[in-house]
Amino acid sequence: MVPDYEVLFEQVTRAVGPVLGGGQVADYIPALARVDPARFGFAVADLATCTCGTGDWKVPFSIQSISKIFTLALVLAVDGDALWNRVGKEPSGAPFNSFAQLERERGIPRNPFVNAGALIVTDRLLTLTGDARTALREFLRAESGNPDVDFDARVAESEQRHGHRNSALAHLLADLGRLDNPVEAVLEHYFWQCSLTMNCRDLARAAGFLARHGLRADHSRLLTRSEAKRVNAVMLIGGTYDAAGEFAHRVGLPAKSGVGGGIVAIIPGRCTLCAWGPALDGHGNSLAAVTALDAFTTLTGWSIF
Ligand SMILES: NC(=O)CC[C@H](N)C(=O)O
Repeated sequence: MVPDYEVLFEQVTRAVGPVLGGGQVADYIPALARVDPARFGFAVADLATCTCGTGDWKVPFSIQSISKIFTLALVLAVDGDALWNRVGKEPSGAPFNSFAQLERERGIPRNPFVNAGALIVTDRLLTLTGDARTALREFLRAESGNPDVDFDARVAESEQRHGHRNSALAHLLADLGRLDNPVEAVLEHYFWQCSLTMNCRDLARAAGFLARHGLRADHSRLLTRSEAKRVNAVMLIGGTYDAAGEFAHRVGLPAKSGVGGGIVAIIPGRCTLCAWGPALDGHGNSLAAVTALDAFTTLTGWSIF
């Protein structure tokens, strides 16, 4: 049964009220620190990309790590299971930009959503396409139906200037022989992919292939059913980093967060959701977006469990 979205959105927005203004906007990328922390948007896209939403759902924001589900899908579509030799599929239990684990485990990152894992995926996409960031942008334009999806040069350059930790991770990966392309090229494509700017509506639509078991917006096949299942499974165990257990407990959906404050969540066979609120909790997940998704699945009963 299709719920009354107007009523549902009102209830979700009410649930978010008490946490708006709490948390902290990411400031380790200076260009992100300027975003108004009280913003809130929420969108739902059904399998035919028919979308509705509430609040700031058409206000663009920096997608940051949400980009990692799309680069992963583009690489899996070509490499299939071979990718899993280079990157794991286990929860990290550590912050997204952690070092110690990567060194201990000889450069095989726990999963493709911690930064080291995402750098390996971007390295591979760069090899496959010659231009990872443009391949990603074109894919997102096609899937969202919005030809204006683009990079934010200010955010990319800001992260490039302050990205010492990511540079160090990339150098460690290179030292361990895990990258095929020069460190500088991998980092550049990674920073630009994170700087892509989209709104809740675009993101909910763009992730639709994961709810359609691998079928793109035009119904051509990107991933096999099994591959789509695998991306969703890895989102469940690692999409919200070291809070993935807490997130599964509260929301019960595969999801991917970004430090821009967005979270995309998948309800396989039914729809995709995107919630956005720029202020983050201590794990780097948006307080408002987690609260909104928690309210949504509680009110509808639409979790995967
Ligand atoms: N969790 C995130 O969104 C992190 C992405 C950010 N660009 C970084 O690499 O630090």
